[in-house]
Amino acid sequence: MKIPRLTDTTLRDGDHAVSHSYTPEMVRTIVRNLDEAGVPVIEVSHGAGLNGSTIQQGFSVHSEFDLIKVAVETAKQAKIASLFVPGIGTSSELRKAVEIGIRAIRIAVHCTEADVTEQYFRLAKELGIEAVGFLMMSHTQPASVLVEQAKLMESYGADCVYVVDSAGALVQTGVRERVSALKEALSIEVGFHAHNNLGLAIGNTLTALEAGADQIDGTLRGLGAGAGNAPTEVLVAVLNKMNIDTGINLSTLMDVAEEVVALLMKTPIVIDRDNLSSGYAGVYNSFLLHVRNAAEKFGVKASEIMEELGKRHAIAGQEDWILDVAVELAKKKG
Ligand SMILES: CC[C@H](O)CC(=O)C(=O)O
Ligand SMILES: [Mn+2]
Repeated sequence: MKIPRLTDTTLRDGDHAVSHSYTPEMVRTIVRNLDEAGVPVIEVSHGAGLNGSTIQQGFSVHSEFDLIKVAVETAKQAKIASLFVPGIGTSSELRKAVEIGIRAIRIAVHCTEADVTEQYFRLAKELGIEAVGFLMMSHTQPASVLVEQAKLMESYGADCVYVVDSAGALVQTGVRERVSALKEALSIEVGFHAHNNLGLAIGNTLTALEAGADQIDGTLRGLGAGAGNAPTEVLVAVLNKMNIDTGINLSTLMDVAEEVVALLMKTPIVIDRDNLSSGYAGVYNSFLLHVRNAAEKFGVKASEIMEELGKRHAIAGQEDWILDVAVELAKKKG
């Protein structure tokens, strides 16, 4: 197995889990530790990517550009990256983030919508930064569709394309099929981003590596949307046990996970009924908070809303369906 490149996204995917409340001080501490530990890439932005601070996605307490600036100033070796979702972010935020000093952008779209990414890959390349494609909700499409979409991204200039298990819905066979198909079809790198709804974030990441993945993601303590991500410190510990030397200092990671990130969590990230039903139904993880609010408001179970959203194949951007479903379920109950 090759040595993968690890991107820590505590300060991006984890942003969903702290209700977008990161402060410059928290960013400084987390980046300093990740950087000292030797993590090569650190992603920083609103959980929904650049310009995600909106009524629909949730307002950030601090400007993400201020947070990115702190990250860039703090990191000595790590590359600072941001996430970009076309339609939420625009070229002007991408340009601004590059001016501040990000050196990689991860361009995320629903896994059948790669054609909307062309102008952003081209812009990233024109601005001289690394550009990574993120095929979100990859469990919803077979490997053949993901290959077509990934090839489009490759043709636009992507340096890597990720299979993104946004709902934590994939089991190991699904990961293997998708990652190996992309590896076979592309000349660029392939990545895998896990969520833990079925308890498989670490296992699926290892399967992705066996299938040839070049890049993987983690978050400290698994802090991320829904049931969270593969915990960075656990990933490094497991890779060490497998004699895959990432060169990352485990002890520093364990300390920052325990002494800093664990304290930011309002409640520990666990696979509870809501998270499990979200993964089981294949519902996008960042729906969780909205689903819980709607469940409380209309007196129905969050897991029932998840089940119905899964049946309707809801994807990111269709958050308004949550209320419709909650109202319908409440009416049925009488
Ligand atoms: C809105 C972007 C999204 O949270 C990206 C991601 O991490 C995922 O789909 O899992
Ligand atoms: Mn994610």
